[in-house]
Amino acid sequence: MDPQMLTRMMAQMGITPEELAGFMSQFDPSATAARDSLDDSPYDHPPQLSFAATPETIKKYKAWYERDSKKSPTAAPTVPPRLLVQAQEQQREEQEREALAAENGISTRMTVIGFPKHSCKVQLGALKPITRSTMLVRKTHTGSYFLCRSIAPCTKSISIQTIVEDVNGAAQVLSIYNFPTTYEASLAYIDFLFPVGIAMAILEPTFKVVTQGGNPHIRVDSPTDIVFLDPRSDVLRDVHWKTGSQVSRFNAWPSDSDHWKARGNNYFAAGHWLPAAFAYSRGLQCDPDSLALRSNRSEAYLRLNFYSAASADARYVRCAAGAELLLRQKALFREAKAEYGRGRYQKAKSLLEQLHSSHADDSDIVKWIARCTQRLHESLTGVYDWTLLYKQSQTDPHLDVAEYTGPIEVRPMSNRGGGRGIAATRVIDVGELLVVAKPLSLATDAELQSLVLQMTVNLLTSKMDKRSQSANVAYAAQAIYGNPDLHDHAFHLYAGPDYPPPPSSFPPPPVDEPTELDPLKPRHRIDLAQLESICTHNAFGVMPLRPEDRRKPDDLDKLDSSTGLYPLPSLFNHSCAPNSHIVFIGDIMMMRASRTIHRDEEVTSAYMTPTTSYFERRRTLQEGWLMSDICDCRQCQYDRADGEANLRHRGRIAEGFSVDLFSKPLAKLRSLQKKLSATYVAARGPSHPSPALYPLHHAIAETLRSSHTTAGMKDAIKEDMKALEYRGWSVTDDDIGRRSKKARTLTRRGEELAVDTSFLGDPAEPLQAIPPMLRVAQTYFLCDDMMNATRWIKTAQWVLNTSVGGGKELFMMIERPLLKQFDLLDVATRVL
Ligand SMILES: C[S@@+](CC[C@H](N)C(=O)[O-])C[C@H]1O[C@@H](n2cnc3c(N)ncnc32)[C@H](O)[C@@H]1O
Repeated sequence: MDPQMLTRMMAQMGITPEELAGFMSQFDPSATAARDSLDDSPYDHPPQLSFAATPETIKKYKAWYERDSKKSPTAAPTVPPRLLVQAQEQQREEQEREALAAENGISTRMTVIGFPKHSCKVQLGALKPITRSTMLVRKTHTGSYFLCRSIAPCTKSISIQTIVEDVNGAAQVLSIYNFPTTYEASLAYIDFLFPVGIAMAILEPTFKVVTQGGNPHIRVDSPTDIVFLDPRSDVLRDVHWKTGSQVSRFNAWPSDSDHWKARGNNYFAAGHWLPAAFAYSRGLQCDPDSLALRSNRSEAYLRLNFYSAASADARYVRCAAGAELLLRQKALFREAKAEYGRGRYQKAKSLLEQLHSSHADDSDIVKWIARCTQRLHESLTGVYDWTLLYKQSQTDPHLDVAEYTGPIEVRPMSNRGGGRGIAATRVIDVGELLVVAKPLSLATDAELQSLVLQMTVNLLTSKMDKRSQSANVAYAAQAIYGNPDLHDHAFHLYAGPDYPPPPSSFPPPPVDEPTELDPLKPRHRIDLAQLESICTHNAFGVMPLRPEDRRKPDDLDKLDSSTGLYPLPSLFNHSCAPNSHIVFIGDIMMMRASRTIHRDEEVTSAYMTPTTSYFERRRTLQEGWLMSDICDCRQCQYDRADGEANLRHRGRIAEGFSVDLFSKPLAKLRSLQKKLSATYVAARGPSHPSPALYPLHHAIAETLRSSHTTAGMKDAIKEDMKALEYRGWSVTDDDIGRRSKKARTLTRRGEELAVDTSFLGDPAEPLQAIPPMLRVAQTYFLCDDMMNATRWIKTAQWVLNTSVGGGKELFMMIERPLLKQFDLLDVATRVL
């Protein structure tokens, strides 16, 4: 641009000659070179959000990071503060307008995770101050903290963005990621936490080039890397801000605790729990002995599920000398609830009993005691009311249960990445409960904004993460932030090959004492890069039990799903022929044995649908989880024994028929079936299924059934049974003509069922067998064979009961739509 014109423009914008000189200095050749080196960008605008374009987009981002990592740190061009502030204010206004018109459109976001990022491991006191002029872009300034205060309102995309100035008045964009409670927060809410004028120390800041191009940012990934400074704090004592002691539009910080208490109470009343905790903490900076502030903060923490922090505050008040009786009792109740939230039901119960002794008529306390008793019973016995929990999960997925660990333990396993696995401590029966686990963090799609389309490039897996996967990292950071005693439950999980191996034992020793939290200066550290890697290697796609859903396992690959971190279940290693399976009810994960497991045998789980082809499984495992060459499970060994040529041929045939299988004539189906069978060379029994054959036999059965003749129906039944056998079930029914070879099996109640009940045929997804089993029942029913129809209904119910529990009631609830569709509702009600 013509410098004279620039001068005129700047004058119109009220930019001083000094600022202008600073700005113009960037146009000398060396500064231009620096800017050029910052302007490279892989970013498409609008962001490229189609899954089809994913590999291309990921390649671009990877290449950009690679290029950028080879460049040297460089000085950042200075930009006049007013320019940055104006641009920020403009963006803020735009975002406010967009928020008002949100219903008109879907907003898109793009972010990247899995690149190296730094989180500070020491406290503020161990660091030296640094200013912007001495910071370099592409550098993490270890040993230093950046003292700054915000001079503009925040904007929000995936991160919170604001403009800060340092003590010399140099302005800078600051991006804050993963700050608790802000993932989906409104701008007005974020203003409560980061008001204009707030002073902060950013610990060991990283000055980063941004993928979108433009001005570099100081990027904060870990919420524990921000210390919020009180104007009277020691750090600010000798600091003279060049632009004056106050930022304009900034209300002075009052120094009386009553003001902060009232402000905290206002936030609390509006449901803004973290701003309330911030306000109470500011009040505590004015009056560290205030029990009322601590008591209120404890309640705010309870609402945030910051149980450790809530318990520490409540206990402080309960034990404080001179605390009034009423306040002590309030604190006792809060401490009990917080201990309940921490899963320490015995401690919670004894605190509640203390309270009960002076409040015998308080029904609320009695209810809480009963809840503790129930949780203790669950954790000791593994007995749960699954039907009730299922019903509750239909309205609120967050279920109130205790965790349970069955006859298993974590043991060192040197042949597994991470060096550990799960082993049986005794013989375990099919269907026995192994684990009931609650999530440390869970991001459900239903709770995320529906009008945001977000894609996250995960450089660890070279895949796009779903929105719930990226939200789950932020939620895990939030859970650990508010519950420092959960830190090791997450950080002792396997973090991938770039991190030191985790400890050989799990879970970490329990932390009995709760940890106090000052949200203005948290003392514990959260390493965000490691947490991202931990979530990448351990988080589960969560698909709660629902009648429609469980028949669509592919839904997990779509955007609309949930992601959670479940610590103990993360210790199970993968097998494509696992001996356990997972079922989610609401946010609860249960794992049960899919067959008899011997003492000391490894207990495995399938990380993905094992019925997919060998190559598909191998690709998924290598990209996403195992990151090793091959899976050593039996299913893969059998597949490999068939030979590469057969596997490829099988894949081609299966690909060809996946689309319109049901419209093919019978002769074509039979010929396909012959060709496909020929690709299975290695001898396979029921425990080594040939899943590719399942859909073919199923299609043949449907075609035969459509003849509506008795002979056709009978043949259809045989094909259905073969289909089930190819999925891994051992059918003991007469009609498959093998009765003599197989012993009929009886349930514990002495009922004769149609499959071998010593194992679940689909070991990873046993419930997938229920629709074909009920289809067989329906066909028998249509042939007036009530005895066999009944046997197959009972078999389907046995599958659900063994895989999930809940008996007849849960079966009737879950299977009602299907039973109705097959006209079996009355029969099932009668015979079960
Ligand atoms: C969720 S963790 C499982 C627990 C892990 N072994 C540990 O010590 O914490 C997943 C990682 O375990 C390893 N793993 C899981 N199944 C495996 C298998 N079948 N063979 C080898 N490594 C496996 C892989 O390194 C994988 O990334």
